[in-house]
Amino acid sequence: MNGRDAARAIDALRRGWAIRLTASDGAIRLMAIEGADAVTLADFDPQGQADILISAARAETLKLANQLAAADPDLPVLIERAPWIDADVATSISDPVLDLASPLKGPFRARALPAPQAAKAALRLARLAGILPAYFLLEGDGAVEAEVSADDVGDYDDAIHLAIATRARLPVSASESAEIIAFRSPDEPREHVALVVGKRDASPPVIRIHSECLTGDVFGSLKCDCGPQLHQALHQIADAQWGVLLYLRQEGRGIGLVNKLRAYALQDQGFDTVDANVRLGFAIDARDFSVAARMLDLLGIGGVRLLTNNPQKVAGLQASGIEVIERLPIILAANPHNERYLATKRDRTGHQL
Ligand SMILES: Nc1nc2c(ncn2[C@@H]2O[C@H](COP(=O)(O)OP(=O)(O)OP(=O)(O)O)[C@@H](O)[C@H]2O)c(=O)[nH]1
Ligand SMILES: [Zn+2]
Repeated sequence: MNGRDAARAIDALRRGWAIRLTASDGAIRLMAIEGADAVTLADFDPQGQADILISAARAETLKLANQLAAADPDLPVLIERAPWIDADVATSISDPVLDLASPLKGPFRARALPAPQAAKAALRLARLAGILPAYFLLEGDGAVEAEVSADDVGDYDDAIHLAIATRARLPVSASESAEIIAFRSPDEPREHVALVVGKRDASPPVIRIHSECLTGDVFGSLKCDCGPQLHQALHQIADAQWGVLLYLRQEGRGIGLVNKLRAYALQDQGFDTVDANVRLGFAIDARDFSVAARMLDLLGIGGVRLLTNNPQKVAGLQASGIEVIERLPIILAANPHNERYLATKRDRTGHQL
């Protein structure tokens, strides 16, 4: 496994640079549509031949899916480049937030994917880079800034390289006796953190897995329940003998801050939290809880009492070898802004509220 190639490719995509993605079925050259302009596009694609790669969900919104009769609903869709599709049109093809402001022209024509496995990996790479899953795509040779294989993209956020970087005492308002432990992986710039609260003994600790939510954790957003859940969890852990809050840098259920805010813009247009993710071309929940299991492993914790309403967190931890001895609910009152969000979690993602 080579985390370096994936890290370089992610960095290149975020900067608007071209990459080559190779898979067993072929190689494609890609440039993110997000952030592309006439100049960068002409540089990547001087002949105006690059096609446009989008998610199946986006293709469906563009009424393209049935042109292909694809067997695999996760397979991206390739739009044939027409002369009138410039960088601006490509942006409106890829960003559903713009649909109301710039109704799409069309007609668009789908073409067969040159390297389906490489194209699939490209969508995963977009999520890891926190960009919209939409690319200009070229076949054949040409200059690129980074090269990565589909296998390396698949393995990228494996937690095996995660290690404890440092630890320090951190009294917090919920408990004066807390210790913060930072975790690092050589491939990933974001550091995960654990807050160990109380006095460790042989009893199974109360654990809360919290995914980063800048809007809720920092600004007190009323759209979700993250901020109050974070503080309540710390108090519930402090009331127990001991426990750990794992703070995972999985903003927006793993799609990144910018894409989460795009999902919020779609929610402003009436879509719920589930449909907004899907419309952007992402999974409903893109998180992988094996990183939490690895952190617990590094802390020498094998069995936990898990504070959550989300059955997927229980299943995710158990699948990664951590025993969930008990699930403890975390219950908070709704407010008028997050009522619908909480109802969607209950009705569409199986949260036990
Ligand atoms: N994509 C997206 N992410 C959101 C939205 N609202 C909140 N989030 C993210 O959802 C994550 C919060 O989920 P968690 O607090 O782990 O909660 P949960 O999966 O609902 O499960 P429990 O709270 O444990 O029951 C954070 O990463 C938030 O940034 C949204 O509308 N769209
Ligand atoms: Zn939140």
